[in-house]
Amino acid sequence: MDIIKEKWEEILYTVKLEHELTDVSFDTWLKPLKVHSFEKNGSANTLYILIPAEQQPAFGYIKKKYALPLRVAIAEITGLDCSLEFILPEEAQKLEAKKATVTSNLNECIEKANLNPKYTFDTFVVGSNNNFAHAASLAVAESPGEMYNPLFIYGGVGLGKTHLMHSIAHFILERNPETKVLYVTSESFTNELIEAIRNNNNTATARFREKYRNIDVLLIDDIQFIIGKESTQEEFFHTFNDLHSNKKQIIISSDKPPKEMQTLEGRLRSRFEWGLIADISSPDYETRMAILRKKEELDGYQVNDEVIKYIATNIKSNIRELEGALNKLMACSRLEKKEITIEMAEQELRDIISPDEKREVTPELIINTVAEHFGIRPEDIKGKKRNSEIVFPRQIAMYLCREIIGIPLKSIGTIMGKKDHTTVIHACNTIVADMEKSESTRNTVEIIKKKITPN
Ligand SMILES: Nc1ncnc2c1ncn2[C@@H]1O[C@H](COP(=O)(O)OP(=O)(O)OP(=O)(O)O)[C@@H](O)[C@H]1O
Repeated sequence: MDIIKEKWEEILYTVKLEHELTDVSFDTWLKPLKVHSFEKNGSANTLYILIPAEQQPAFGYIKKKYALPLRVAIAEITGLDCSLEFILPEEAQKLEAKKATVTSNLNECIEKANLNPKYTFDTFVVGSNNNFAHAASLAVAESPGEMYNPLFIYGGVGLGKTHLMHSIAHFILERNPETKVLYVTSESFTNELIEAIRNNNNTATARFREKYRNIDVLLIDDIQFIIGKESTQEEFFHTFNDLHSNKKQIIISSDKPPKEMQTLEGRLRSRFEWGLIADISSPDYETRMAILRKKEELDGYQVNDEVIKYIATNIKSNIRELEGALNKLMACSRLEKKEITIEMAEQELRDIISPDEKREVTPELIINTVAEHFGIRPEDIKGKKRNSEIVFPRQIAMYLCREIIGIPLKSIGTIMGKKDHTTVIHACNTIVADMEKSESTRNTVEIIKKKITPN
């Protein structure tokens, strides 16, 4: 729509030239026409063109004579093929009233579904770190319940999982506001369940089930938090089965892939692997720049290149922090009524960006981060248990101690609960070999590394 509006004069002049209209015909018939609105319905586009009231008697003539030339010129200039509808001011008013009702209904649905209005595909920047997850999300949005069910999106903190999930939901609701969509964090799901159980009556539990099993699209965020909560896992298992068997779409996000949710109930883990698993990793420099530029555009600001590059160079692993830095500068510039400069950026962002001051990475930090990632206890990593849920994280912790801090094998062995140095060599070799074969192991190690050394 914007491009047609922008190029409208050029479109009209093209028709004039191609059809050799005289100035008087052009001024009488074409020049008064205005772009009113644009409607997209699936792949069909309709452009509404407003004919002023004084042209009403010539309505039929204009439509017959200029509809096709205009359509051709629009396609030539903008590349958009759209059918044209000519309308008079009275119809325009009705159309606006109808659109206002549709928008207000849609806003109601967005609120009911618990969505952030800003998290749409339009505001999501696609880069090499998220293009697969983006494509998978779009495919699910276009055919919910058909292609990939569930869609499981995983990645580190603040990398856009929630934004993508909400984008799917917006897309579905815009196409069909009747769809029953619900976004919920696994924490709210758990709290609602606890509340229903606490009320200790069948009605509350039945209401809970009725709510969650009567949905067309369920989006559940940060599923890792249901690990270890038995009743929640049990309830979610039944909700999942119910929705899935009725071909309702389920979209799940997590900070790690199902395979690594070792302490999650096996039957749930295997269900999460039924559909499509897509990861989001940390954005590269170009994507970080594009995200900052997009944010600046959305907020109507113009920040100089030096400042944008400074932020993009120094904040690497978390998009929430990247945005937060820019927000801080914008707020500061508004309050102090000053332009954003590199000096202001260095001063205001000194708590977030401290290039010379790196967090000290210790074996304890590595052990704690690995344990937290796998939902196990740090003592397990240092302990003697030999089950795979513990051995794999332990091997990763040993590998990272070697890789990040480079401490001697013997010391790693001691820190990891008095293990022999050959055990450490074996662990490091196993992880290196595993990373070569398995993308999932590579991603896991990468995510944990990013948690340990965020910048
Ligand atoms: N590709 C992107 N384009 C534009 N904005 C993005 C992108 N990725 C993330 N963001 C923005 O970064 C912020 C954090 O994203 P989001 O909340 O979706 O992350 P998350 O992965 O769900 O984080 P968490 O693990 O904490 O739940 C949001 O404001 C979001 O709009």
